[in-house]
Amino acid sequence: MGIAKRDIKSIDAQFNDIRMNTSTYSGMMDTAMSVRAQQQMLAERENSWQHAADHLATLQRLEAKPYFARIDFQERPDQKAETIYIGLASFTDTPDHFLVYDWRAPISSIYYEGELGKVSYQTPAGKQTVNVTLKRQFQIAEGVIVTLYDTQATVTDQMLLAALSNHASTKMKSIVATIQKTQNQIIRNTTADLLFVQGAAGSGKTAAVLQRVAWLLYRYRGNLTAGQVILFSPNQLFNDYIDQVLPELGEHNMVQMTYFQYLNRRVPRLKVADLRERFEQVTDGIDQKANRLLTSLAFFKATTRYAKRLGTDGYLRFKNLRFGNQIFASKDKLRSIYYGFNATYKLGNRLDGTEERLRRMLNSRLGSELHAKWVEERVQNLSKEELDNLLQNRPREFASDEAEYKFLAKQILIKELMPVKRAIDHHRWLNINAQYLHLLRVVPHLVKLDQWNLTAAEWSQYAERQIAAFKQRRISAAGVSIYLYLYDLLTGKWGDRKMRFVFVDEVQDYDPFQLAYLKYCFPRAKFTLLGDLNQAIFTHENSRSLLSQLSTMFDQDKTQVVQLTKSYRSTAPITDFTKQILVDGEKIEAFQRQGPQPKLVEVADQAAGVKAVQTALTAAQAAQEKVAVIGKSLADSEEITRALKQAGVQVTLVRTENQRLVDGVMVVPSYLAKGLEFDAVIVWDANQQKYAGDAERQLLYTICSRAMHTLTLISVGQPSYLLAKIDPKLYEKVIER
Ligand SMILES: Nc1ncnc2c1ncn2[C@@H]1O[C@H](COP(=O)(O)OP(=O)(O)OP(=O)(O)O)[C@@H](O)[C@H]1O
Repeated sequence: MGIAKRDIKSIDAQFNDIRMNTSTYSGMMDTAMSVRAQQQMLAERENSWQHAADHLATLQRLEAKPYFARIDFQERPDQKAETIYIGLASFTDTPDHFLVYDWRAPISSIYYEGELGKVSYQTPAGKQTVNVTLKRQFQIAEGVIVTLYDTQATVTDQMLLAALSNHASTKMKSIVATIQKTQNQIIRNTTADLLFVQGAAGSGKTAAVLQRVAWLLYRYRGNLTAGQVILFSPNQLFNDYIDQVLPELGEHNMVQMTYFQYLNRRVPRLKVADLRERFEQVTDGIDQKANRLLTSLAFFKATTRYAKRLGTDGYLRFKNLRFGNQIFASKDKLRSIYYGFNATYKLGNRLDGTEERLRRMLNSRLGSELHAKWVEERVQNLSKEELDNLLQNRPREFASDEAEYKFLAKQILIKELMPVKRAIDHHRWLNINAQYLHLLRVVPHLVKLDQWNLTAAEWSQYAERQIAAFKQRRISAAGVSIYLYLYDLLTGKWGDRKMRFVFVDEVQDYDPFQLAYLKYCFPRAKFTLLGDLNQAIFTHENSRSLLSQLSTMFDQDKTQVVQLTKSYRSTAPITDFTKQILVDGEKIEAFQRQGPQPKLVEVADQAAGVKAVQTALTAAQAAQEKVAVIGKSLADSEEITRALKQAGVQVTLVRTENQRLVDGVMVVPSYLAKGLEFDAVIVWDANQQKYAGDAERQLLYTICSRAMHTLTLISVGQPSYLLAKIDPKLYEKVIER
């Protein structure tokens, strides 16, 4: 590393010594060549320095914790048992002599795949079966073995128990030493184009998928970079929570953003409904029905058909292409060019053909304007500085005055016409805004409204409202996906072909249109979708049909569904309690880790409620637990924050997803708590008014399932009826009246 660093310094120094010779063409050429050579050398050295730095960091990690498992196994009964050690990365003393195997190496799979006895694993050469005679787990800290466990089939995984008993932190950790068998199947899957992981809250979906990214980067090293993997997460807060896992595993982070960040950056001039608006929006019956239509796969297909037909039906909307104050090509002119091509032309050909024509028009304009009066005036009035600028490093001798004039006039015109060229290149002559509004208006001709329980009058009422909002630059969450899909279809954007793996966490909060659009945006990628249909907090009833709709988008043979039913996050008493909030939560299995029963505190009024929160907070803090008070809406969260602050309790309200997770007590609205976990959760407040109906069931489940060790629900007045059905033996009820 030292050498690489020294090299970089000396190249930098040489760089400063390069003499700039720009007085002649050949001098310029030489200078450019030597700059280029130095740049290349520098890039190479930086690369090798980066490589060495990564390697050193890995070795330092290995020094503190060289391995976490030992496996003894026989390949054949008559053979002596072999011993291997497994760690975060491989370590060899001589080439091919492995003292420690990387956890991602094929052989390491036997550690995750089974107990003692016959275990099979995949190698590049096919399936291999071995007889495992010893499986030993180690906890090592700073190079010293703290504990070790030998696995016996009937005993619970002690190391997992130890890992899960730890306190929560503001950053998620890797689970490399304790990956479970079904999680391992997700991590090492190479065959599915669509891998759908349906898992209970806390079953390790996120944990497994981050390990999967690290595994893929290892498996396809040399061919896959972290920039070719993208993870869509539920909110920005969650991004912050998981951003240490891959670096801890010695890998660079993948591209990470929320679906709406991905869209928003493409429509900077529109205001898209944000997370809170989407969560708290009160919608009437028409809105709900229209939304169901607009977010469906059927509507995705209808949009595709609509765009396709625009190639011939004459309904494409254009914008005048301007050159300063004048019109360079009018809407009518554009229309006649676009629709002037042969009827067999597809959208893409029309687009290319039109652009080609516009570029030719631009070139002839360049010629025809050469002697325009305004150009002549500009040339005559050029200041010395402007002249230098235009001539740059060009030799100043011209064959004639006319040649000099032509050169200067052309330079001026190229500069002036640049905005027109850019407008052509960026398809600004297409009026996508008007087209989107047109699409909304013609929906009754595209789909059968009665199948969506809508009348023509209802639709037009809905569409007019959306159009009015759009004119004030506001667009709904459903609208922005449609808008961008339409944009892509019309401008011939075919998605990002470099992206190889797409991960979508909390997929139950996506609608079929969004997923179909993602698939369109990443046409070559393999998809891993993770979700819990029981935690659908945005899409509610739609989420149930998501899986069946998804299956139509991908090749059946290349679709795999993996179920994770065991919940690791919470203690057994908490999991047993929370799963009864659900209608069909029986399938969820608790991991046998003990802890106190959840507590439901019913109080008479607000003041008593705040006191009850304080009591729960004091208990949690005494146990040094990381605690969060979770409110249903932002207003609820603000209310309890204010009350606690007045009572002298220090708390941080997490108001938007752009904040950071902090130490100390946090108050979090439910929709921002997605995917996160805390030692102790206090639910504020779980009364009947706030969680009144079945629509809130999944939300209440999501909130309660954030708790790892203790869960307290405070109810001001009558508790939610969603809690009434829960077996009273599973929790402690306190009534303070
Ligand atoms: N194999 C494992 N070893 C150690 N810890 C694990 C394992 N699997 C899961 N966990 C822990 O369980 C907790 C929950 O995991 P994770 O957040 O990945 O679950 P999830 O399925 O994404 O949950 P949710 O859907 O509720 O957000 C985390 O603290 C994670 O570290």
